[in-house]
Amino acid sequence: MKNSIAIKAQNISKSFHISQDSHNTVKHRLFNIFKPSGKKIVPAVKNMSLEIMQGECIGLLGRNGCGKSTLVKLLAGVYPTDSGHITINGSTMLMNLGVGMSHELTARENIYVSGSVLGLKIKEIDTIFDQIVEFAELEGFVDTKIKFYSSGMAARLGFSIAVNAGADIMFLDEIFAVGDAKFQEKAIRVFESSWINGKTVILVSHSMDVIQQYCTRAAFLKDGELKFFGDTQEAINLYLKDNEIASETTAPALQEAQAV
Ligand SMILES: Nc1ncnc2c1ncn2[C@@H]1O[C@H](COP(=O)(O)OP(=O)(O)OP(=O)(O)O)[C@@H](O)[C@H]1O
Repeated sequence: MKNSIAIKAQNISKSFHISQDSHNTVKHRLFNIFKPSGKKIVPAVKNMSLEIMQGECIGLLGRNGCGKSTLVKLLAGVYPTDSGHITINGSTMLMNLGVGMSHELTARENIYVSGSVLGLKIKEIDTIFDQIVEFAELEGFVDTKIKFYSSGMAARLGFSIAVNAGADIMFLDEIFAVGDAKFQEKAIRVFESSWINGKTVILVSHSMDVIQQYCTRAAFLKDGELKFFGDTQEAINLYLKDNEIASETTAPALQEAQAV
């Protein structure tokens, strides 16, 4: 099991086609009725290749909009790729806001659906059901639809299902940013427990402390490209440098705006 490949992505790409509606007044719309609104193509992930071994904890770093969440969704099978190929060895679970759970279902129903997707039998889900609810601290909301949960509550439920139902490969997209302080502590304790041993984790986080502490390797993304994949500290340095460059270029504009 050790040292075998958990995820292999070969030359994967993903673009989004978004319409740009510049006709935002009634008058403008009327005068441009036969002129279609423009289309824009956003290349979110450009020709990326990477290999992740079983048992690794991989950090994904990069500024807002660089393609981290899109990459995670491609690897987790939420989005199809436009081109390239992905091989996954093991059950997967993506935990972020809004994905992985149906908002029209209750927590109880979601636990059974997610457990079944992860390959558990109903009896096996029965035995971990209370554990999931207790870990997520959602005892009073078991039969409430997820759409009535706060984002933090939904994140807690997703993380608890992932932890207790035990997917082999877990994609954790900004989980430390959504829960409250108590839940974040709990999530950190999971990372420090033996539970994590043998699991493959792909962690998206803007917290360099978390990445530094728990990731065996890290990837640095910029403008949809995988710029670096390897030593965690090296990836952090590249990310911090990229942020510095960005603030240097925005600082004069800010000063100008403040002066007005
Ligand atoms: N569903 C979508 N439809 C259209 N464009 C999208 C969609 N999802 C992402 N994008 C675009 O793709 C690019 C990459 O977005 P993505 O969410 O992957 O970035 P990110 O690195 O995760 O950002 P953040 O750190 O803000 O979460 C952005 O330009 C974004 O606007």
